[in-house]
Amino acid sequence: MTSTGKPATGVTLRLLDKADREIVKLDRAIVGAVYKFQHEFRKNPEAGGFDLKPLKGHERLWSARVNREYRALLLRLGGNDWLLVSVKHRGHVHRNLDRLAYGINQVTGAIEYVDLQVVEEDVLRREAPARPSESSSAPEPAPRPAAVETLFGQYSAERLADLGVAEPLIPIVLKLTTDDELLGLAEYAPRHTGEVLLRLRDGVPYEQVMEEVTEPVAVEGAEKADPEDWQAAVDRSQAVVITDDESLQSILEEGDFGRWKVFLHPTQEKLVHRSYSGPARVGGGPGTGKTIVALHRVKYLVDQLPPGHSKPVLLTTFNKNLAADLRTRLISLGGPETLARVDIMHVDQLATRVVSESAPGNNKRRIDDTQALREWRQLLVEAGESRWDAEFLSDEWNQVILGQAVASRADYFRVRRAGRGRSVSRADRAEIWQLAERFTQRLEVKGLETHRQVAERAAQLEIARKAKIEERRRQQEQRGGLDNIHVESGSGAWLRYRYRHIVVDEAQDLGAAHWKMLRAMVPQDANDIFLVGDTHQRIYDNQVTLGSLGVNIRGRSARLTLSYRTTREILRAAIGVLEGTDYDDLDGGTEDLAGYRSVLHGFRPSLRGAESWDEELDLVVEQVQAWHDIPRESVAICVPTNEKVDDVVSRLGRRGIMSTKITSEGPRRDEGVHVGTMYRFKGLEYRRMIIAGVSEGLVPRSSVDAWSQTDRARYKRELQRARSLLFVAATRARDALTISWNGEPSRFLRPLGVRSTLR
Ligand SMILES: Nc1ncnc2c1ncn2[C@@H]1O[C@H](COP(=O)(O)OP(=O)(O)OP(=O)(O)O)[C@@H](O)[C@H]1O
Repeated sequence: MTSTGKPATGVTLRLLDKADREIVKLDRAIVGAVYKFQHEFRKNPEAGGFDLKPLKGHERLWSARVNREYRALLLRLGGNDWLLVSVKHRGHVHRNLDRLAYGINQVTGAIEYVDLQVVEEDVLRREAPARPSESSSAPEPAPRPAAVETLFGQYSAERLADLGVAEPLIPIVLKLTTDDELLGLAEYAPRHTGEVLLRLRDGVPYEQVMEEVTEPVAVEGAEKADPEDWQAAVDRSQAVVITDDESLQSILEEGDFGRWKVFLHPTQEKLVHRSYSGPARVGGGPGTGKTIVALHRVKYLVDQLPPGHSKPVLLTTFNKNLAADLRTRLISLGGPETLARVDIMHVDQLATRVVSESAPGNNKRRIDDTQALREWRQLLVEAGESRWDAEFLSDEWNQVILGQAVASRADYFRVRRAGRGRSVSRADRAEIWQLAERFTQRLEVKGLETHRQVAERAAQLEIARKAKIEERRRQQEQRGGLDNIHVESGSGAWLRYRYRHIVVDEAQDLGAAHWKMLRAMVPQDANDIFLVGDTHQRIYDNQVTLGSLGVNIRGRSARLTLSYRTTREILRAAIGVLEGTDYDDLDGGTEDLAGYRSVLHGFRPSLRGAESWDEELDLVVEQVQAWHDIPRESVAICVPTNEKVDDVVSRLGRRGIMSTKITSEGPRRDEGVHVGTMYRFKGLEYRRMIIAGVSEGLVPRSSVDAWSQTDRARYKRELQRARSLLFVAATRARDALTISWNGEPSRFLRPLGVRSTLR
């Protein structure tokens, strides 16, 4: 991420991606000296103490004194614009000057720096690993070529360079023979080189790597990057301007956890800073940084605003928990100045606010879909009604009656029920409508209201408000334009759009009413709505076609494909869970996870079956105990039901392991292993995860199969939702994943090689 803003001294000091990783490995005292160095250097690089001079044979690479022993290596981009690429012991700086390579990558146009000596010494001398054991938790054994065969021997240097592999590294790349060497190289190599090589090594064809990895970050147009234009190149590089004493410190001290704030991937960067002529959507698999992009987008939009005290930007998401997390991360990214211009609220909270504004004093209790279903069941029992089942009616009420704002019996006779699976006759409609009326009366009498009802009412209120604003605007235009100020007739209250920009996270789970409400809250204009989400992670029954709701994303849709969270091994298992199902793109089309990948490497997920739940609980405890090397809070256990959450908590307690339940408000306490049902894991991440209870009957729930007889469309949707739940859970893990079951394993585990216990 770059900025061209120059400080008062006219000196710009930037830090190149990966230099930070090298610096943090140094002794604490030296890191302290680097902090002092950057402070003084930004004031005056010419100060005598730095002994600033170009290195012999390099006109652009300079060395400056950090302390008696250490030297900073800096690329001079032009004038007083400096890029810190390395900090080295003085004894090593001059030893292999010809092995310090830097330049502008001809394909990506980004600045790259590599110390070939270090790479060669560290990478090519790595011992080949011992043959991995057969245990299921051993590192993934990649199919290995015969000992003397090189990994990339089939590609010419030129073909590798065309993919954007750093040219000075190509001779080393061509010598690699083991995966261990490759992983070592990826650690030192410029980011893009690592991505390309790992993808090729995955067996992905050359042309596909070109299309999925290189083309999205290649310099635009047919032109190659100008090898002498370093100022243009730094804007395409992963480099950050060190603005004050704290900025470098926070990058170094937060380590990997803070990198998202400073080093965006070029594909992420483009999406953040683009101007869109209307609503835009960013998709992509779990962990590809969609939330990160949404947060940077919010900051970018705020930075473009004229000064003021209002909050013209709305950042919204699906639930309270996630909204709280977005708030914390936005403060961390943009500080209080950014936060001051942004409303952060989850969609139901927003809807509630709209409805309460119009009817203050409404103190009905809000219930969710599960509680509403319970009310339906009771209604049917009390009415002695057996022709219709509660699930069907609840669905019909949510998706058709509320979803399409059907206001009268006559409307219900006319409404289209496309995609609803089971067809209903005119006589059926009459019966359903009558039951729906009884249901709404029941809620009314009990002082209850579903979130969906509130959302629908909020949508109608906002649509009416928008109509008024537009009407007023038309009147003013006819009168010759009155400064674009809108005054509500008679009241004197300002009437204007609530927001200028809306950014939505977890977009796949918002319902039609939410979208209608949001659409009416911003004027139709450039950069009005920016939404991020992944339909593979949809866990609520809210499939929408955005275009039909006035949110037209056609031509403004992009996808991220590189996972920053999960290892390649976990990712492969998680994708297996989704095998054979189709997913939509939120707009009536389809979407897949093509190109979804990771450069992180770790253990293969462990898959373990038990005879009984009791025995499985012992496996869970055993696994948690084995993970004693990391804080308990970095471990989470996910199970299919609330009863199982209680079982796990109590078993862990009996074995002296502290745990905490994840509620709808987030984890109850700070300490202990986090335990929750699958729904609670949306948007979260942990270093290690256990998913337990992945048995037939629970994943998917046995009730899902009942739909296969009565409503095929619903059956398909429910099955997909259950798969997505498991997919979401599996992709929360950063470096280790254990999946267990008892009795018959879930059918979703079959693509992972888990066999049925039934004959
Ligand atoms: N450019 C980046 N540099 C470093 N880390 C990153 C970057 N982008 C994302 N990450 C990290 O990757 C992880 C996943 O990011 P994020 O939560 O934004 O992904 P997501 O696509 O929203 O995931 P999900 O769909 O699973 O909710 C986070 O830990 C985040 O900090």
